[in-house]
Amino acid sequence: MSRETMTDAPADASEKAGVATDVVLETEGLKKHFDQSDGFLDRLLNAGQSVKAVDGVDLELRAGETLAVVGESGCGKSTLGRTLLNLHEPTEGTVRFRGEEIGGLSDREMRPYRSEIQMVFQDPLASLNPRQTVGDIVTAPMEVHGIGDSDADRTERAKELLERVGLKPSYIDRYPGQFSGGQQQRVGIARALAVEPDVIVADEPVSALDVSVQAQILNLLKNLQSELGLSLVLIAHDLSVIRQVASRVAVMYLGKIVETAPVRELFEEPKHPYTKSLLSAVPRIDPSARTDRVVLRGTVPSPIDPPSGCRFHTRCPAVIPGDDWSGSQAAFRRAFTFQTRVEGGDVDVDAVRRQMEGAEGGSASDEAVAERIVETTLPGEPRSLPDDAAERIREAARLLVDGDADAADRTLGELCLSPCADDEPARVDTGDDRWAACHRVDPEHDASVEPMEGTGAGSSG
Ligand SMILES: Nc1ncnc2c1ncn2[C@@H]1O[C@H](COP(=O)(O)OP(=O)(O)OP(=O)(O)O)[C@@H](O)[C@H]1O
Repeated sequence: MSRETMTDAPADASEKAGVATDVVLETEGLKKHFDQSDGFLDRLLNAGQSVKAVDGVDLELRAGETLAVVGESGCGKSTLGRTLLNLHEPTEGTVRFRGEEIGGLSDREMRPYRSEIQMVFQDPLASLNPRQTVGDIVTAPMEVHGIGDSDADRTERAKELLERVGLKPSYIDRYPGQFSGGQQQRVGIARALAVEPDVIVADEPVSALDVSVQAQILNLLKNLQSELGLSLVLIAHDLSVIRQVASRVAVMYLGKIVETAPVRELFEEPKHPYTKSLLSAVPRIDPSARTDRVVLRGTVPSPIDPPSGCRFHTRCPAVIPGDDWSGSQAAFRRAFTFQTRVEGGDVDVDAVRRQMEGAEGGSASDEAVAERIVETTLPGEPRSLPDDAAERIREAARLLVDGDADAADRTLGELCLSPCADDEPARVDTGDDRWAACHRVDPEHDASVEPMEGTGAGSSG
C-alpha cells in the first residue's frame, strides 16, 4: 500500500479492488503442530504426541475483504493467525502472499513481507512497550522498514496515523499506561498501519475491551479497511463481533475449517451444525426469531488426540445414527455421548458417589450410584432409548461401579456406530461461494438421514 493510497483512498475498498477476487494471502494444507516433548527421552516416550493446533487449513484472503475466522477458545484460531504471518513456522503445507511462499522463511527473508502483513493483538497493553512513548512505538517500525525521510517526517506521519485511528496528535508523547484499553488498541492499530501494510491479521482485537468500546474499535477497523483498501483477517470467538464487519466467515473447529460463507448467508442460513450451535448463542434483537436454539455441550476435545472422522461428532447435536440404530436421532446422540465418555474414561464413579453421599447423607448403594451415573451421563431430557441400548448402558454403568472400565467399554461395544465417527467429511458446495464439511450436507448421506428433533439441524445441516 503506498502512502498515496492512504490519503487518497477510495470510499469503498471494493472500488479499489474491483470485484474482490484477487487472492492476497492463501494457505494450502496448512498444519501447525506443537511438539509436546522437551528432550530426547520425552520425544521417545511421547512419540507422535503433538498438539495439532492447525491441522490442514485451506484458506484464501481476497483483496479488500474482511475474512473473519471464528470458533471456540482452543480451536486454533490464534495459531492460524500467527502461522499466516510466519510467526510460527508451519509444520506442513504452504502460506503464500501474493503467490509467493512465505511459510518457513527466515527472519531476514521475511523482512520485506513484514511491512505487507501486520498483526493487531488481543491485549493491547501487553503488546505495547510501556517504556516507549506512543511516538516511538509508531515510528519504530517505520525506521526498520525505511519509511520516511527523517525523524521529523516519521513523527509527522505518526501524528497523522494517530488522527486516523481517532487519537489526538498531541498524544504522541504519552505512554501506553496513560490510555484506556480502547485507546491502547487504537495505538496498536496505528503501529500496525505505520508500515503501510496490505494485510492486517487482527487476533481478537476487541475481546479484552469493555463492550461499550468494542463497537468503536470494530467500526474503526471497518472504516480503515474500506478507506485504505486493506485486506483483513479478523479472528474472533464471539460471532456477534463480526457480523457488521466481516465480508466472509471461516468457521474453525479443532484445527480445521468446517464451513465458509459470505457473512450474511452464514448468519441467515448456517449449514454446519457447529456453525448453528455457535450462532444460537448469539443474542438476537428479536428473541422470537430464535426458533432453533442448539445447546453446545462440553468443551473442545484435546487437539493432541482429536476425534476420528468428523472432529465435531463427539459434540454434534446432528450426529448421524448408524443403520443398526432403531431409536430416534436424539436418543442416539445421548447414548453416543454416554459411550464416548465411557470409552474416554471420563466417568468419575467416586465423584458421583461422594456427591450423592454429601447431598443425601449415609452411604450410597452400588445400584444407586450406577443409576445416578446413567442419569447424569446421559445428557438432556429423559427420552426413551431402544430397550437393548438402555439395558447395555445400565450394565455398563454397573460395571463401572464395580471398577471394571474395560468390561464396561466392551459391553457398549458397537452400540453407537456413526458415519460421522468413521469418515472425514469432504467439502461440499452449499451455495454460491460457500462450502461446508459435514456428512449432513453431503447428498450421499442426506437422503437416508433422519432429521433432528427441534434443533433446525435437519436435512440442511
Ligand atoms: N506454543 C504452544 N505450544 C503448545 N501448544 C500450544 C501453543 N500455542 C497454542 N497451543 C495449543 O493449541 C491449541 C489451539 O490454541 P489457539 O490459541 O490457537 O486457539 P484459539 O482458538 O486461538 O483459542 P484462544 O482464543 O483461547 O486463544 C490449544 O490447545 C492450545 O493449548
